[in-house]
Order: sequence, then C-alpha cells, then structure tokens
Amino acid sequence: CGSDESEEGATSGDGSSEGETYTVGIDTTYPPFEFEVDGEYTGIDIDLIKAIAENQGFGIEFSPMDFGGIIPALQADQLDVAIAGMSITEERQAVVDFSDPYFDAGLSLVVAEENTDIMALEDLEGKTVAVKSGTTGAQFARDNEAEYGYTVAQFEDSPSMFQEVSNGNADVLLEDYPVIAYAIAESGLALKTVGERLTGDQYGIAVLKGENAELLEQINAGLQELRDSGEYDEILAKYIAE
Ligand SMILES: NC(=O)CC[C@H](N)C(=O)O
Repeated sequence: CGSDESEEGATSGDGSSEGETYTVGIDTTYPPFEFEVDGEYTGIDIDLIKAIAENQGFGIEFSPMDFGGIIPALQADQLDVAIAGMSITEERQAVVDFSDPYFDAGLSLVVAEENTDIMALEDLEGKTVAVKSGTTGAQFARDNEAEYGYTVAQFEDSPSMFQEVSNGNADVLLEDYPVIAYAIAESGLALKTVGERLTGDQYGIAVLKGENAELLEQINAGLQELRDSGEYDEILAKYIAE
C-alpha cells in the first residue's frame, strides 16, 4: 500500500546536493515503525526517512539489524543514520546526536489476557519480565529489579517477547505503547496492557555524535517540511488508527 518502494539505493532528489547516499540502520521487527511486507521495508520510520531523503536530495540504503546493535554500529562507522523507534535518552546523547523529536512514546506492561494478578509493578515479585536488549525497556527493568523483586529475561527482538508472554514462559513484558497497540491489534495474540504508562519519551533520528551537523540539519529540515506539508500526518495515519 502507499508510496512506491523504489527509493532504496540512490534517490537523487532535485540535484540540490551531491546526492550522497547514507546507510540507515533500522530494526525491522518493530511494527508499526519498521517491518517487512513481501520483502519490502515498510512502516512509519521507513516512510519518514524516505520522504526526508527525497526532500533533502540524499540517497539512503537500509541496513536492518537487532536494535541492540544499532548504536554500536553507528559508533563503528557502519551506519550514518539510525531510525528505529529510538527513544531520546541522556545516556544515548553521550554518543549520538538526535534529530528533533518525531513521535511520543513510552513504556507499558503487557500480560496474557487471562492474567488477573498483575496490575502494576508492585505485583511483579517473583515474576519473569521479558525485555529487549539495548532498549529503554531493558534499562527500566534493570533499574527497578531490586525494588520489585522480579527476574529479567532478555530477548533480541520484540516479536520474541510477545511470543514468550503469550506462551506463558514470561509473565509480563515491557514495551513502547504504540508498538504494543499494533502488536495486539495485528497479531491476534491474547495479550493486554495493564496499569499506567510507566514512562514518557520521544523518538528521534540518530547520527554519530559531533561529526554530522550538516546531515542532522538536513534531517531536521526534512522533518519540518513533512510536518508543514501534512505528509507527516498522512504517514502516521497510514499505520496508526486514531
Ligand atoms: N526499536 C526498539 O525496540 C526501540 C525501543 C525503545 N524506544 C528504545 O529506544 O529503546
């Protein structure tokens, strides 16, 4: 559905820049932000970065990887840009520069639909909490583990976490609420969100710290253009039911 998928590789826009091509790290197991349909990458992040590349006249090449590998890959110069539902955090800001925020998210708890004994963090004593490596969810779980007395089980991707709770191997998982809403609606897994939203944060597009001021400026200009033109809202509406 939607726009054509042909911009991977070189998009040269209107020739206003040198048509540089950047390698973009993505987490393709993270719908509705990034996923794969019939061998094509799709989702909010994919559409946004393609549209930014187009309006700023640079090319992009996607490099899919586990979320936990993305910041290390930026640091190792294997990626120029990362867009991966990545929350802007102070810790990350020590090693990457973020674009202006483009989406509001934050963590919630998810349990099996029939579960009636977990309503909040206070109910997690002795339970197993599934998290994904390198994420704000994993960080939150570690930070609160001693206080609430649960055990953390770490996974490399979100679908594995959802599966694990659905199977009953883990009692609860921590994930960003737009991703939870999409997973529950689309996967048919018998899961539900419980309790309050635990955190609020915002997603940003990342580049390696200190070395990419010009690229970051282009990304911010591109984002602003998409907001002004209404294309940003159209992209969101394609993937998120209001
Ligand atoms: N792709 C993801 O799993 C991102 C999770 C979360 N928003 C983070 O930044 O850590």
